[in-house]
Amino acid sequence: MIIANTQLGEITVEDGVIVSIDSDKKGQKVALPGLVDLHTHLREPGREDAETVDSGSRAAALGGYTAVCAMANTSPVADTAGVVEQVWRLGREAGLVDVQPIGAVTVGLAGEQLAELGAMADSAARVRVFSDDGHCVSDPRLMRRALEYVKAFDGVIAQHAEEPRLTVDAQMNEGEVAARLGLTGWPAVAEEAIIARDVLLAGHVGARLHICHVSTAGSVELIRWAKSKGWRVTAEVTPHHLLLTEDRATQYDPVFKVNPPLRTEADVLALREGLADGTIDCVATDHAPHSVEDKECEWAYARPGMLGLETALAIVVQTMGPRWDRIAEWMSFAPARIAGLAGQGRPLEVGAPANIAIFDPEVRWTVDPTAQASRSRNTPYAGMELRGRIEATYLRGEPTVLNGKATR
Ligand SMILES: NC(=O)N[C@@H](CC(=O)O)C(=O)O
Ligand SMILES: [Zn+2]
Repeated sequence: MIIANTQLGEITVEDGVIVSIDSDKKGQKVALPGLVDLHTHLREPGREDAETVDSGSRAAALGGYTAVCAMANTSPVADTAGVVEQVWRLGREAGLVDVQPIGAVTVGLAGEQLAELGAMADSAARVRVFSDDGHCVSDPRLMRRALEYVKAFDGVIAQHAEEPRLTVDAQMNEGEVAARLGLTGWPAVAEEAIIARDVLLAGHVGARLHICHVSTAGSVELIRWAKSKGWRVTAEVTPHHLLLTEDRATQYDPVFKVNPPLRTEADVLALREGLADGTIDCVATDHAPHSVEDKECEWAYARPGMLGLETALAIVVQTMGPRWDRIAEWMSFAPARIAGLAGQGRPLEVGAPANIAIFDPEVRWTVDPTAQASRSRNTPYAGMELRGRIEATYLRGEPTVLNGKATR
Protein backbone atom coordinates (compact mmCIF):
# COMPACT_ATOMS: atom_id res chain seq x y z
CA MET A 1 0.00 0.00 0.00
CA ILE A 2 1.38 3.41 -1.01
CA ILE A 3 0.70 5.72 1.91
CA ALA A 4 2.12 9.07 0.85
CA ASN A 5 4.26 11.18 -1.39
CA THR A 6 6.59 13.01 0.98
CA GLN A 7 9.82 14.98 1.13
CA LEU A 8 11.55 11.61 1.60
CA GLY A 9 9.84 10.07 -1.42
CA GLU A 10 6.91 7.76 -1.94
CA ILE A 11 6.47 5.52 1.09
CA THR A 12 5.03 2.03 0.67
CA VAL A 13 3.95 -0.12 3.58
CA GLU A 14 3.08 -3.81 3.83
CA ASP A 15 2.15 -5.87 6.89
CA GLY A 16 2.88 -2.97 9.21
CA VAL A 17 6.41 -2.43 7.92
CA ILE A 18 7.96 0.11 5.51
CA VAL A 19 8.88 -1.86 2.38
CA SER A 20 10.09 0.94 0.12
CA ILE A 21 10.81 4.66 -0.03
CA ASP A 22 11.05 5.77 -3.65
CA SER A 23 13.12 8.94 -3.60
CA ASP A 24 12.37 9.60 -7.27
CA LYS A 25 8.80 10.47 -6.28
CA LYS A 26 9.11 13.29 -3.80
CA GLY A 27 6.25 15.50 -2.59
CA GLN A 28 5.69 18.49 -0.34
CA LYS A 29 4.31 16.65 2.70
CA VAL A 30 6.64 15.94 5.60
CA ALA A 31 6.97 12.37 6.85
CA LEU A 32 8.02 12.05 10.47
CA PRO A 33 8.45 8.97 12.61
CA GLY A 34 5.29 8.53 14.72
CA LEU A 35 5.56 11.02 17.57
CA VAL A 36 6.01 9.79 21.14
CA ASP A 37 4.75 11.77 24.14
CA LEU A 38 6.54 11.21 27.43
CA HIS A 39 4.03 13.19 29.47
CA THR A 40 0.29 12.83 28.86
CA HIS A 41 -2.55 13.05 31.37
CA LEU A 42 -5.35 10.77 30.17
CA ARG A 43 -7.49 11.14 33.35
CA GLU A 44 -8.82 7.57 33.28
CA PRO A 45 -9.59 6.09 35.75
CA GLY A 46 -11.35 8.75 37.76
CA ARG A 47 -11.97 11.86 35.68
CA GLU A 48 -13.53 10.46 32.54
CA ASP A 49 -15.51 13.70 32.24
CA ALA A 50 -12.24 15.49 31.38
CA GLU A 51 -10.58 12.79 29.23
CA THR A 52 -10.55 9.04 28.71
CA VAL A 53 -7.87 6.74 27.38
CA ASP A 54 -9.97 6.56 24.22
CA SER A 55 -10.52 10.32 23.73
CA GLY A 56 -6.93 11.14 24.69
CA SER A 57 -5.64 8.49 22.27
CA ARG A 58 -7.68 10.09 19.49
CA ALA A 59 -6.29 13.53 20.35
CA ALA A 60 -2.80 12.02 20.26
CA ALA A 61 -3.29 10.36 16.88
CA LEU A 62 -4.61 13.65 15.45
CA GLY A 63 -1.42 15.28 16.71
CA GLY A 64 0.75 12.73 14.88
CA TYR A 65 1.50 10.58 17.91
CA THR A 66 1.78 6.80 17.81
CA ALA A 67 2.66 6.39 21.50
CA VAL A 68 1.93 8.26 24.71
CA CYS A 69 3.09 7.72 28.28
CA ALA A 70 0.13 8.08 30.61
CA MET A 71 0.84 9.91 33.85
CA ALA A 72 -0.03 8.24 37.14
CA ASN A 73 -2.07 11.00 38.81
CA THR A 74 -5.39 9.30 38.17
CA SER A 75 -8.02 8.27 40.69
CA PRO A 76 -7.23 5.70 41.90
CA VAL A 77 -3.56 6.55 41.46
CA ALA A 78 -1.60 4.26 39.13
CA ASP A 79 0.52 2.95 42.00
CA THR A 80 -0.16 -0.79 41.68
CA ALA A 81 0.22 -3.45 38.99
CA GLY A 82 -3.60 -3.62 38.83
CA VAL A 83 -4.12 0.01 37.86
CA VAL A 84 -1.25 0.23 35.35
CA GLU A 85 -2.52 -2.96 33.69
CA GLN A 86 -6.01 -1.46 33.51
CA VAL A 87 -4.71 1.66 31.73
CA TRP A 88 -2.56 -0.47 29.42
CA ARG A 89 -5.59 -2.62 28.50
CA LEU A 90 -7.75 0.44 27.86
CA GLY A 91 -5.02 1.70 25.53
CA ARG A 92 -5.05 -1.56 23.58
CA GLU A 93 -8.85 -1.41 23.30
CA ALA A 94 -8.74 2.17 21.99
CA GLY A 95 -6.12 0.96 19.52
CA LEU A 96 -5.09 4.39 18.23
CA VAL A 97 -1.69 4.81 19.88
CA ASP A 98 0.49 2.67 22.13
CA VAL A 99 -0.45 3.72 25.67
CA GLN A 100 2.47 3.14 28.02
CA PRO A 101 1.46 3.65 31.66
CA ILE A 102 3.79 5.53 33.98
CA GLY A 103 3.71 4.22 37.57
CA ALA A 104 3.57 6.38 40.68
CA VAL A 105 6.76 6.61 42.76
CA THR A 106 4.93 6.77 46.09
CA VAL A 107 1.69 5.27 47.37
CA GLY A 108 -1.21 7.56 46.49
CA LEU A 109 1.31 10.23 45.33
CA ALA A 110 1.51 11.08 49.02
CA GLY A 111 5.30 11.24 49.04
CA GLU A 112 5.64 9.04 52.10
CA GLN A 113 6.09 5.43 51.09
CA LEU A 114 7.52 3.87 47.92
CA ALA A 115 4.88 2.26 45.69
CA GLU A 116 5.28 -1.30 44.36
CA LEU A 117 7.73 -0.27 41.65
CA GLY A 118 8.95 -3.82 41.00
CA ALA A 119 5.43 -5.23 40.69
CA MET A 120 4.54 -2.51 38.16
CA ALA A 121 7.75 -3.20 36.22
CA ASP A 122 6.97 -6.93 36.13
CA SER A 123 3.31 -6.43 35.20
CA ALA A 124 1.89 -6.79 31.69
CA ALA A 125 2.30 -3.00 31.37
CA ARG A 126 6.12 -3.33 31.74
CA VAL A 127 6.45 0.02 33.50
CA ARG A 128 9.90 1.64 33.23
CA VAL A 129 9.07 5.28 33.97
CA PHE A 130 7.88 6.26 37.43
CA SER A 131 6.59 9.66 38.43
CA ASP A 132 4.50 11.38 41.09
CA ASP A 133 3.87 14.12 38.52
CA GLY A 134 1.48 16.78 39.73
CA HIS A 135 3.45 16.37 42.95
CA CYS A 136 7.17 16.49 43.63
CA VAL A 137 8.96 13.65 45.37
CA SER A 138 10.23 16.20 47.85
CA ASP A 139 11.71 13.93 50.56
CA PRO A 140 15.36 13.51 49.50
CA ARG A 141 15.72 10.16 51.25
CA LEU A 142 12.71 8.73 49.46
CA MET A 143 14.00 10.13 46.16
CA ARG A 144 17.32 8.43 46.73
CA ARG A 145 15.60 5.11 47.50
CA ALA A 146 13.45 5.39 44.39
CA LEU A 147 16.53 6.01 42.22
CA GLU A 148 18.30 3.03 43.78
CA TYR A 149 15.30 0.80 43.28
CA VAL A 150 14.72 1.51 39.57
CA LYS A 151 18.42 1.28 38.76
CA ALA A 152 18.10 -2.52 39.08
CA PHE A 153 15.88 -2.76 35.97
CA ASP A 154 17.10 0.38 34.15
CA GLY A 155 13.98 2.31 35.09
CA VAL A 156 13.85 6.07 35.36
CA ILE A 157 12.33 8.48 37.87
CA ALA A 158 10.59 11.41 36.18
CA GLN A 159 10.53 14.29 38.62
CA HIS A 160 8.02 17.13 38.78
CA ALA A 161 10.58 19.56 40.21
CA GLU A 162 8.78 21.83 42.67
CA GLU A 163 9.88 22.39 46.25
CA PRO A 164 6.40 22.51 47.82
CA ARG A 165 7.42 24.73 50.71
CA LEU A 166 8.37 27.43 48.20
CA THR A 167 5.12 27.28 46.24
CA VAL A 168 2.46 27.45 48.95
CA ASP A 169 -0.63 29.11 47.40
CA ALA A 170 1.40 29.86 44.25
CA GLN A 171 -0.63 31.05 41.27
CA MET A 172 1.87 32.13 38.61
CA ASN A 173 5.54 32.92 38.02
CA GLU A 174 7.02 35.01 40.83
CA GLY A 175 8.05 38.44 39.63
CA GLU A 176 6.83 41.84 38.60
CA VAL A 177 3.80 40.63 36.68
CA ALA A 178 2.57 38.56 39.65
CA ALA A 179 3.12 41.50 41.96
CA ARG A 180 1.13 43.79 39.68
CA LEU A 181 -1.72 41.27 39.38
CA GLY A 182 -1.76 40.53 43.09
CA LEU A 183 -1.17 36.81 42.56
CA THR A 184 1.12 34.72 44.79
CA GLY A 185 4.37 33.86 43.02
CA TRP A 186 5.85 30.43 42.09
CA PRO A 187 9.57 31.24 42.08
CA ALA A 188 12.10 29.75 39.65
CA VAL A 189 14.16 28.62 42.63
CA ALA A 190 11.42 26.18 43.70
CA GLU A 191 12.13 24.25 40.47
CA GLU A 192 15.87 24.80 40.39
CA ALA A 193 16.49 23.75 44.01
CA ILE A 194 14.91 20.33 43.36
CA ILE A 195 16.76 19.88 40.05
CA ALA A 196 20.07 20.72 41.72
CA ARG A 197 19.40 18.22 44.50
CA ASP A 198 18.15 15.48 42.20
CA VAL A 199 20.96 15.61 39.63
CA LEU A 200 23.37 15.26 42.56
CA LEU A 201 21.38 12.27 43.84
CA ALA A 202 21.23 10.70 40.38
CA GLY A 203 24.99 11.15 40.03
CA HIS A 204 25.58 9.68 43.46
CA VAL A 205 23.35 6.65 42.87
CA GLY A 206 24.28 6.20 39.19
CA ALA A 207 20.61 5.93 38.28
CA ARG A 208 18.49 7.56 35.58
CA LEU A 209 16.66 10.79 36.35
CA HIS A 210 14.30 12.58 33.99
CA ILE A 211 13.18 16.15 34.65
CA CYS A 212 9.60 16.91 33.61
CA HIS A 213 8.53 20.21 32.01
CA VAL A 214 11.69 22.30 32.55
CA SER A 215 10.63 25.95 32.65
CA THR A 216 13.50 28.23 33.70
CA ALA A 217 16.86 29.40 32.35
CA GLY A 218 18.50 28.35 35.62
CA SER A 219 17.16 24.81 35.25
CA VAL A 220 18.70 24.58 31.77
CA GLU A 221 22.07 25.62 33.22
CA LEU A 222 21.86 23.03 36.00
CA ILE A 223 20.99 20.25 33.55
CA ARG A 224 23.82 21.31 31.24
CA TRP A 225 26.20 21.07 34.21
CA ALA A 226 24.84 17.66 35.28
CA LYS A 227 25.27 16.30 31.77
CA SER A 228 28.84 17.60 31.65
CA LYS A 229 29.50 15.40 34.68
CA GLY A 230 28.31 12.36 32.75
CA TRP A 231 25.32 11.79 35.01
CA ARG A 232 22.33 9.97 33.56
CA VAL A 233 19.98 12.92 33.40
CA THR A 234 17.41 13.69 30.70
CA ALA A 235 14.88 16.50 30.44
CA GLU A 236 11.78 17.60 28.58
CA VAL A 237 10.25 20.97 27.69
CA THR A 238 6.62 21.57 26.74
CA PRO A 239 5.45 23.38 23.60
CA HIS A 240 3.71 26.00 25.77
CA HIS A 241 6.90 26.83 27.67
CA LEU A 242 8.67 27.27 24.30
CA LEU A 243 6.09 29.83 23.17
CA LEU A 244 4.11 31.53 25.93
CA THR A 245 5.18 33.88 28.72
CA GLU A 246 3.78 35.02 32.06
CA ASP A 247 2.27 38.09 30.36
CA ARG A 248 -0.63 35.87 29.32
CA ALA A 249 -1.86 36.00 32.92
CA THR A 250 -2.76 39.68 32.70
CA GLN A 251 -6.33 38.95 31.57
CA TYR A 252 -6.78 36.51 34.49
CA ASP A 253 -7.85 33.84 31.99
CA PRO A 254 -7.20 30.55 33.85
CA VAL A 255 -6.54 28.73 30.58
CA PHE A 256 -3.00 30.09 31.04
CA LYS A 257 -2.64 28.71 34.57
CA VAL A 258 -0.23 25.78 34.49
CA ASN A 259 2.43 24.02 36.54
CA PRO A 260 5.20 24.96 36.31
CA PRO A 261 3.93 28.43 35.40
CA LEU A 262 4.59 30.32 32.18
CA ARG A 263 7.82 32.23 32.77
CA THR A 264 9.66 35.18 31.20
CA GLU A 265 10.89 35.89 27.68
CA ALA A 266 14.47 35.19 28.86
CA ASP A 267 13.39 31.77 30.13
CA VAL A 268 11.64 31.00 26.83
CA LEU A 269 14.80 31.85 24.89
CA ALA A 270 16.99 29.76 27.23
CA LEU A 271 14.62 26.78 26.82
CA ARG A 272 14.81 27.04 23.02
CA GLU A 273 18.57 27.25 23.21
CA GLY A 274 18.74 24.30 25.62
CA LEU A 275 16.61 22.20 23.29
CA ALA A 276 18.65 23.22 20.25
CA ASP A 277 21.99 22.35 21.88
CA GLY A 278 20.80 19.01 23.32
CA THR A 279 20.73 20.02 26.99
CA ILE A 280 17.00 19.37 26.89
CA ASP A 281 16.43 16.02 25.21
CA CYS A 282 12.87 16.18 24.08
CA VAL A 283 9.53 17.92 23.80
CA ALA A 284 6.67 16.50 25.88
CA THR A 285 3.16 17.91 25.84
CA ASP A 286 2.08 17.67 29.50
CA HIS A 287 -1.40 17.43 27.92
CA ALA A 288 -3.52 18.24 30.98
CA PRO A 289 -7.26 18.20 30.24
CA HIS A 290 -9.58 19.75 32.81
CA SER A 291 -13.36 19.97 32.91
CA VAL A 292 -15.19 23.27 32.42
CA GLU A 293 -15.97 23.41 36.16
CA ASP A 294 -12.32 22.99 37.05
CA LYS A 295 -11.02 25.45 34.48
CA GLU A 296 -13.60 28.08 33.57
CA CYS A 297 -13.76 29.75 36.97
CA GLU A 298 -11.75 32.28 38.93
CA TRP A 299 -8.00 32.06 38.43
CA ALA A 300 -7.31 31.16 42.07
CA TYR A 301 -9.72 28.19 42.00
CA ALA A 302 -8.79 26.87 38.55
CA ARG A 303 -6.73 23.70 38.25
CA PRO A 304 -3.36 24.14 36.56
CA GLY A 305 -2.78 22.53 33.18
CA MET A 306 -3.47 22.93 29.46
CA LEU A 307 -4.15 20.73 26.45
CA GLY A 308 -1.26 19.96 24.13
CA LEU A 309 -1.52 16.84 21.99
CA GLU A 310 -3.39 18.25 19.01
CA THR A 311 -1.25 21.36 18.63
CA ALA A 312 2.25 20.27 19.77
CA LEU A 313 3.91 19.77 16.40
CA ALA A 314 2.70 23.06 14.91
CA ILE A 315 3.91 24.94 18.01
CA VAL A 316 7.32 23.26 17.88
CA VAL A 317 7.69 24.13 14.19
CA GLN A 318 6.67 27.71 14.97
CA THR A 319 9.13 28.12 17.83
CA MET A 320 12.09 26.00 16.64
CA GLY A 321 11.71 26.19 12.85
CA PRO A 322 11.07 23.47 10.27
CA ARG A 323 14.11 21.41 11.32
CA TRP A 324 12.58 18.01 10.59
CA ASP A 325 15.57 15.88 11.62
CA ARG A 326 15.80 17.62 14.96
CA ILE A 327 12.04 17.46 15.44
CA ALA A 328 12.16 13.70 14.82
CA GLU A 329 14.80 13.47 17.55
CA TRP A 330 12.93 15.71 20.03
CA MET A 331 9.44 14.33 19.50
CA SER A 332 10.04 10.67 18.58
CA PHE A 333 13.52 9.14 18.94
CA ALA A 334 14.52 10.70 22.26
CA PRO A 335 11.24 10.16 24.14
CA ALA A 336 11.02 6.56 22.88
CA ARG A 337 14.57 5.96 24.06
CA ILE A 338 13.95 7.52 27.48
CA ALA A 339 10.75 5.52 27.98
CA GLY A 340 12.25 2.32 26.57
CA LEU A 341 9.46 1.81 24.04
CA ALA A 342 10.14 -1.04 21.64
CA GLY A 343 9.16 -0.44 18.02
CA GLN A 344 8.59 3.30 18.54
CA GLY A 345 10.95 6.15 17.74
CA ARG A 346 12.61 4.40 14.81
CA PRO A 347 13.95 6.20 11.71
CA LEU A 348 11.77 5.93 8.63
CA GLU A 349 13.64 3.34 6.59
CA VAL A 350 12.91 0.09 4.83
CA GLY A 351 12.24 -2.65 7.39
CA ALA A 352 11.16 -0.27 10.18
CA PRO A 353 7.69 -0.51 11.75
CA ALA A 354 5.33 1.79 9.86
CA ASN A 355 4.71 4.29 12.65
CA ILE A 356 4.45 7.43 10.60
CA ALA A 357 3.06 10.97 10.89
CA ILE A 358 2.33 12.85 7.66
CA PHE A 359 2.39 16.61 8.22
CA ASP A 360 1.28 19.23 5.72
CA PRO A 361 3.55 22.18 6.57
CA GLU A 362 1.60 24.74 4.54
CA VAL A 363 -2.01 24.37 5.63
CA ARG A 364 -3.23 27.12 7.96
CA TRP A 365 -5.91 26.44 10.52
CA THR A 366 -7.50 28.17 13.48
CA VAL A 367 -7.61 26.36 16.81
CA ASP A 368 -11.22 25.79 17.87
CA PRO A 369 -11.46 24.47 21.44
CA THR A 370 -14.83 22.87 20.71
CA ALA A 371 -13.62 21.06 17.59
CA GLN A 372 -11.01 18.83 19.20
CA ALA A 373 -10.94 15.14 20.02
CA SER A 374 -10.13 15.87 23.64
CA ARG A 375 -13.11 15.86 26.00
CA SER A 376 -11.79 19.10 27.46
CA ARG A 377 -11.34 22.45 25.78
CA ASN A 378 -8.60 24.14 27.82
CA THR A 379 -6.29 24.88 24.91
CA PRO A 380 -4.22 28.06 25.32
CA TYR A 381 -4.23 28.51 21.54
CA ALA A 382 -7.97 29.07 21.07
CA GLY A 383 -8.55 31.35 18.11
CA MET A 384 -4.89 31.31 17.13
CA GLU A 385 -3.95 30.61 13.53
CA LEU A 386 -1.39 27.81 13.32
CA ARG A 387 0.63 26.75 10.31
CA GLY A 388 0.99 23.06 9.50
CA ARG A 389 -1.26 20.19 10.44
CA ILE A 390 -1.20 16.41 10.66
CA GLU A 391 -2.83 14.93 7.60
CA ALA A 392 -2.40 11.25 8.41
CA THR A 393 -1.00 9.01 11.12
CA TYR A 394 -0.15 5.32 10.82
CA LEU A 395 0.31 2.90 13.70
CA ARG A 396 2.13 -0.20 12.47
CA GLY A 397 0.78 0.46 8.99
CA GLU A 398 -2.84 0.98 10.08
CA PRO A 399 -4.22 4.48 9.51
CA THR A 400 -5.42 6.11 12.73
CA VAL A 401 -5.86 9.49 11.01
CA LEU A 402 -6.65 10.12 7.33
CA ASN A 403 -7.33 13.50 5.71
CA GLY A 404 -6.99 15.10 9.13
CA LYS A 405 -9.77 12.95 10.64
CA ALA A 406 -9.47 10.07 13.08
CA THR A 407 -10.38 6.77 11.45
CA ARG A 408 -12.36 5.59 14.49
N1 LIG B 1 0.90 20.59 34.48
C1 LIG B 1 -0.17 20.90 35.16
O1 LIG B 1 -0.39 22.09 35.40
N2 LIG B 1 -1.02 19.98 35.61
C2 LIG B 1 -0.89 18.56 35.53
C3 LIG B 1 0.07 18.02 36.51
C4 LIG B 1 1.50 18.26 36.15
O2 LIG B 1 1.93 17.94 35.03
O3 LIG B 1 2.24 18.74 36.99
C5 LIG B 1 -2.27 17.92 35.73
O4 LIG B 1 -2.36 16.73 36.03
O5 LIG B 1 -3.26 18.64 35.52
ZN1 LIG C 1 4.13 18.12 36.53
